[in-house]
Amino acid sequence: MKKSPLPLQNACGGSKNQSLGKEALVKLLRWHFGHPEFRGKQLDAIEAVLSGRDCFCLMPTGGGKSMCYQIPALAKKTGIVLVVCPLIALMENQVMALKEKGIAAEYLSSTQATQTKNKIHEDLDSGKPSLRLLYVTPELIATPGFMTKLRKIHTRGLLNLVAIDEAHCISSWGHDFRPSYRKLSTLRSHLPGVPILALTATAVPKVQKDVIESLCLQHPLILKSSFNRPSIHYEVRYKDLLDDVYADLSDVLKSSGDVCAIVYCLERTMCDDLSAHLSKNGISCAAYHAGLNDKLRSSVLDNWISSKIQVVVATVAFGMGIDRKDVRIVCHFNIPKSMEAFYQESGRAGRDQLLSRSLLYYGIDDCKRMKFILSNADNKKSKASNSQEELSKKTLTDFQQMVEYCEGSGCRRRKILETFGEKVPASLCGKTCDACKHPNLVAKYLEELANTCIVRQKFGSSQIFMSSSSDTINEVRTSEFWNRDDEESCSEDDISDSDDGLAVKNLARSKLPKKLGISEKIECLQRLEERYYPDKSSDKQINKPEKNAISDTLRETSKQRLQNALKQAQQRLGNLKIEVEKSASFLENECYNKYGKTGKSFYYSQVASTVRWLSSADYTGLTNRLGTINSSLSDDAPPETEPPAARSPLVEGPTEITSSDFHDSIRSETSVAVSPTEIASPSTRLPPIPSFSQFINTRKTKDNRSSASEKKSPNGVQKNLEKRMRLQ
Ligand SMILES: Nc1ncnc2c1ncn2[C@@H]1O[C@H](COP(=O)(O)OP(=O)(O)OP(=O)(O)O)[C@@H](O)[C@H]1O
Ligand SMILES: [Mg+2]
Repeated sequence: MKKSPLPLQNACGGSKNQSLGKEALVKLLRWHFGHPEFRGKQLDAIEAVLSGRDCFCLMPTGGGKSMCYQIPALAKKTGIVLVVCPLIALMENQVMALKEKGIAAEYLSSTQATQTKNKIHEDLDSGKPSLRLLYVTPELIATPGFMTKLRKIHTRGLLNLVAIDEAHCISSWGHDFRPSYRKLSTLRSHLPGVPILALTATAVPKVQKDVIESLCLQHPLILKSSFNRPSIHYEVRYKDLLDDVYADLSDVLKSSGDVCAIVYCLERTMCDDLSAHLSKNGISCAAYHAGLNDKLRSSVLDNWISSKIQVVVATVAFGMGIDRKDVRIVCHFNIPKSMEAFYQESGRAGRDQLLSRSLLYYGIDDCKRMKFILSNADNKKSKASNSQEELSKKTLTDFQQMVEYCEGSGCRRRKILETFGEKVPASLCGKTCDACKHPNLVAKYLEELANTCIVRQKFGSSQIFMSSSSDTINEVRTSEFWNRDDEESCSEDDISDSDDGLAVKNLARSKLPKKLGISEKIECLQRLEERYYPDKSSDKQINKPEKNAISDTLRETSKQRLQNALKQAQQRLGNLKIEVEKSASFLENECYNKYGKTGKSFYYSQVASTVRWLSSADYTGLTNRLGTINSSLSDDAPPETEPPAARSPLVEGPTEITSSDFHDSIRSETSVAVSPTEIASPSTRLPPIPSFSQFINTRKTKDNRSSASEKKSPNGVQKNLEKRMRLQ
């Protein structure tokens, strides 16, 4: 261990129980960690536990909670601090960082070599351990063998403190509930007199109460820092009012300079799709999600941490333990499941306390989808003491708060803080959220959004969440997107794998869990859909087409959009000779024939991707696609030098639907100028919208057909089709 600046024995006054004074503690902080002063409530927490008092410490993400147990470990002359941590990778990271500073720290987990573990145990059994901090999983604590060892250490007076990091995991009301944390409730009775420090960034009052009660904290000092993150500016943009959300995000990232950013998406396919789009726009980025292999994930993470890439487009797999301080933008491309999740994720911005930005893209369809997912999320939480019904209600109430954050016109910062029970004056924000900075504009957007919703409700394609709160909650809840493995099936000193842990697992190069294959996921979704519409009858299905009619007017509007995009493409490519009207009709017809039959959402999506494709397609791409209907075009040779914009073509034309098209079905196109009356009088008879199962089965058939024809196709076009059709 690095030699302490303090003659510890003297500083402690030779007595084990006497605590260091403030000055001595600051010295330790400066010497070991190089920080000039304690932050916020750190010193209070440290002093409390050093005096033997229990402490509940609530500090925001990046607030510096670790210091609250690391300094006490250094302040005592002998003995250890036991730190309970939910993820092996988190322990590995902290231990690595402490060792680099010359501090004697170790962790015990199933991933370590037996030799290493034996050495640690020998040290613990020695009666005078050299270790200062020992990190363990909650599962290990629960094993009788390890508890016996802890009791022995305690009897010898060598257990100075038990710190429970991420203590909210103990509560089934928290967003990261882990059944194994419940087992920590025995600590108090097994280790009487040892102070317990519970640390969390989750400020929900119910969680606080649960943590304090479950850990049997006795008259704990409760320290709560404000959850306000003044350096983060908050903003919501409305997908349904934007022409092209991808382009909008591209612009945001480009105009911010080469800054470090995280873009959160709900699904893996969306990450891939968006990342590819941003890359094509010259943004240094990569996708990160549990569907990628270990090696790829590790390299994405390494590249991002070392600033080789600036933007990570990720699912929530990119979470707990990510400690890059200079993240300037955290964007939620889809609405998160709760304010808690939003706060944690957006809180990854500005850990260096410098100005940063939280941008959320809110879309009505995203909202519907999330609600569906949450209503069907898994029922593991029912294993806890709270009833399933109560939890289900809570899940939807939590989501409702998130919707209100987006759909409300009041100060966003205030809304976040109020969610966590903080009452703050209106002036606190100081125009650091869009609602305070541009109240009229936000009000206008919300009005437009409401109008769009009315139109779409008439359409039958959408429904704003707030107006549909009476929906029933299904009995079985399963989520595809942040499923957690059953911890109770874990080996005793192992931890469960979770998406949240993936990123840090990669940091530490740990083994990753095996996730469900796509086919299992599809089956699962199909089953869920059946549960979601338990009373669906064929009659109901027959009624659907009317609602989803694609009128001539709508088709005309789409043609117009395509014409405009074609004209722009023409200009971009140096007056390319195409018959704009004819080409637009051709493209629109393609969209209609392929997807019109499956409903408006797919049709919208298809038109949208065609417009996107046109905005970056190159000469060859356009020729291939439109050559047959533009004889002048196919006869022409491509211009000798293409303008720069055409040099990075989209490889694939929007010939087939991708899963992201399916999921993110209505992007910018929902705001097309179609009046409700026009929509209500469809002139085209349409077949029913397929259920998810039908859609998947259709896709499977198409997939088969496509791969069969690919074998015959020498030009590779089918390969692209197949690629775009993949669901994962
Ligand atoms: N007193 C301090 N002065 C300056 N920097 C500090 C201080 N205390 C901690 N830090 C730094 O703040 C960063 C965040 O600390 P830490 O990881 O402990 O936060 P946390 O509250 O545990 O966050 P999370 O909720 O994400 O786990 C670290 O880089 C740490 O070095
Ligand atoms: Mg922490």
